[in-house]
Amino acid sequence: MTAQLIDGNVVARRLQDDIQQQAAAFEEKHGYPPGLGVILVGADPASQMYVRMKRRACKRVGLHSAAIELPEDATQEEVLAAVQQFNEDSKIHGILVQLPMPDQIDEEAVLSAVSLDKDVDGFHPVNIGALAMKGRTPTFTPATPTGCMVLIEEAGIDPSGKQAVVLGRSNIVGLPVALMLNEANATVTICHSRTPDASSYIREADILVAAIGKPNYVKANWLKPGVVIIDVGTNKVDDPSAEKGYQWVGDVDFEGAKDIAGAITIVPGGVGPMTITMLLSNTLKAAHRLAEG
Ligand SMILES: Nc1nc(=O)c2c([nH]1)NC[C@@H]1CN(c3ccc(C(=O)N[C@@H](CCC(=O)O)C(=O)O)cc3)C=[N+]21
Ligand SMILES: [Mg+2]
Repeated sequence: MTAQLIDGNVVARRLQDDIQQQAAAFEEKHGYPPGLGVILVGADPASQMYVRMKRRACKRVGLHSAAIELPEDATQEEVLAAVQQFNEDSKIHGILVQLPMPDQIDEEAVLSAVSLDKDVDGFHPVNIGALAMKGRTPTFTPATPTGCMVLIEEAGIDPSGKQAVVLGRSNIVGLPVALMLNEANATVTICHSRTPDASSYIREADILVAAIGKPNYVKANWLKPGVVIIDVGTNKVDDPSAEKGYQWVGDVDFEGAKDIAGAITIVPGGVGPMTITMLLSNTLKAAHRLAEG
């Protein structure tokens, strides 16, 4: 074991303590707390759990939260009406549309309808566009990628001049984290399902962000000694010997990697708690912007 373990729970707790104090100061000054509006369409158990975790976190740090829950067969108009309701609600400063949404919903249209001032998920095309462009700064950046960047910083790593490899190109993690690493002056390679041999790129990586959702996909013998690994993968894997009958496994072979990497996040307890913390932080920021300009 040589790698520094990056514990997202510890970092998240510290940041949430700070958010709690700032939220209390905000409420003291304005007479109402920062508020998050969550829109959940359908009854997917994982999505329901994430929404519950986010609302519980709001409560813990003194943020108001409200939820609009719509049935699996909700129409586009109903989802847009929910967005509009939160857009117009002065007690709501941040809006989160839980993804994925059912197939009949046009996701881009819904995300584009979120007020730019309340886009705490950072998924509005204007915010993603500003993230991608030089000299433009998004108002909000997406929670999971921002959490990854904070953990890299916490590990004492400056991405500037480093080779960074991102596994995965999803709209919510892979693509934006690659843009953020680029912004931080890393040389960024994105590997995805059509990359013939991702291992050849991974071998050169000083920073590896894995977000493909394949348990233990990255093998220890692909790693450059000292690499900093941010493992976004949270894969539920059956394990009869575990108490619950399953365990959470990252995209990287943790047991092998911890003897080679310079630093590595733990799973669970790495990126997951940071995702929630960054959402809280963005909601606080949104409240300040809306209340104080
Ligand atoms: N609009 C939108 N914004 C999101 O931010 C968003 C989303 N949609 N859809 C789904 C994903 C997933 N997500 C997670 C949040 C916390 C943990 C988390 O805290 N996980 C714990 C483990 C949880 C457990 O114990 O079950 C951990 O990694 O330690 C994981 C995943 C946010 N998402
Ligand atoms: Mg930019």
